[in-house]
Amino acid sequence: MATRAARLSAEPAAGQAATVRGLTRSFGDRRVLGGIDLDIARGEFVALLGRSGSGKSTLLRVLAGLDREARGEIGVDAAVAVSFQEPRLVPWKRVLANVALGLRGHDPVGRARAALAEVGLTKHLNAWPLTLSGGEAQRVSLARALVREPALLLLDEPFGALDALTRISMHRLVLDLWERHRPGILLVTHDVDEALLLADRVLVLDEGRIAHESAVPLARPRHRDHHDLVALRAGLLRRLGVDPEETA
Ligand SMILES: Nc1ncnc2c1ncn2[C@@H]1O[C@H](COP(=O)(O)OP(=O)(O)OP(=O)(O)O)[C@@H](O)[C@H]1O
Repeated sequence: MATRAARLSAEPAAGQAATVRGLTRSFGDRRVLGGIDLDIARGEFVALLGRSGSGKSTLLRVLAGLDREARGEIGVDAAVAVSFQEPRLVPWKRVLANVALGLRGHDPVGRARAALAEVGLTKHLNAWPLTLSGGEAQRVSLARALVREPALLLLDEPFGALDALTRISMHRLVLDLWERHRPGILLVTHDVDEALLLADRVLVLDEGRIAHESAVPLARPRHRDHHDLVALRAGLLRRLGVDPEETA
């Protein structure tokens, strides 16, 4: 099959934040992504699960435009923002300056301040990044992504390093921000429950392909012991090669 060069600047299909067809990515002889087809609609929340090394971060980096070596048809809205597991703040700039960094257009500092208020960090505008807790730093990272008003927000394990209680409050915050701004979201996570509590659709990446997809047609906020979620969880865990009984 002929593969076309990536067209990262291509527009996604109408109504979509991202449209990907036949995306492949190899490192040397090793093909990590072997023909990904993926649509993320505007305003849709999609979670991506997969075993360690299955290529989740690679896919996310391609969508973010950070990896230009992939092949296939890749249409991503120009307004794309990313937040990683480690917040990647500039240590010698205060919180407000971190969020305003590189912003163009009208009143960057005012917009940065408003984004920080949305994530509940008004008190920390002048703090240095290294003085923040993990959860606070992750909120700054989210504010920095949001202030760009992305049509597509890419989240790479953003809560993976946080303690359980902070993670729960971050879930609430992300849902709140998503409902207010309605970007398309692709959330990479190892946590099946996180995927089921947040996403409209959960994808499983395996052997370089989207091997499975579960729709989660439940209103939010969701409860992890809801019987539909229990059944979906068991199915997803099996897809990931885990015995659901072991994690009960
Ligand atoms: N720059 C690179 N050079 C060579 N190999 C790479 C590179 N980036 C990723 N890989 C390989 O591609 C595979 C997929 O990596 P990736 O980080 O996308 O997996 P992942 O699903 O995000 O894993 P994890 O859940 O552990 O974060 C891994 O085997 C990794 O070693």
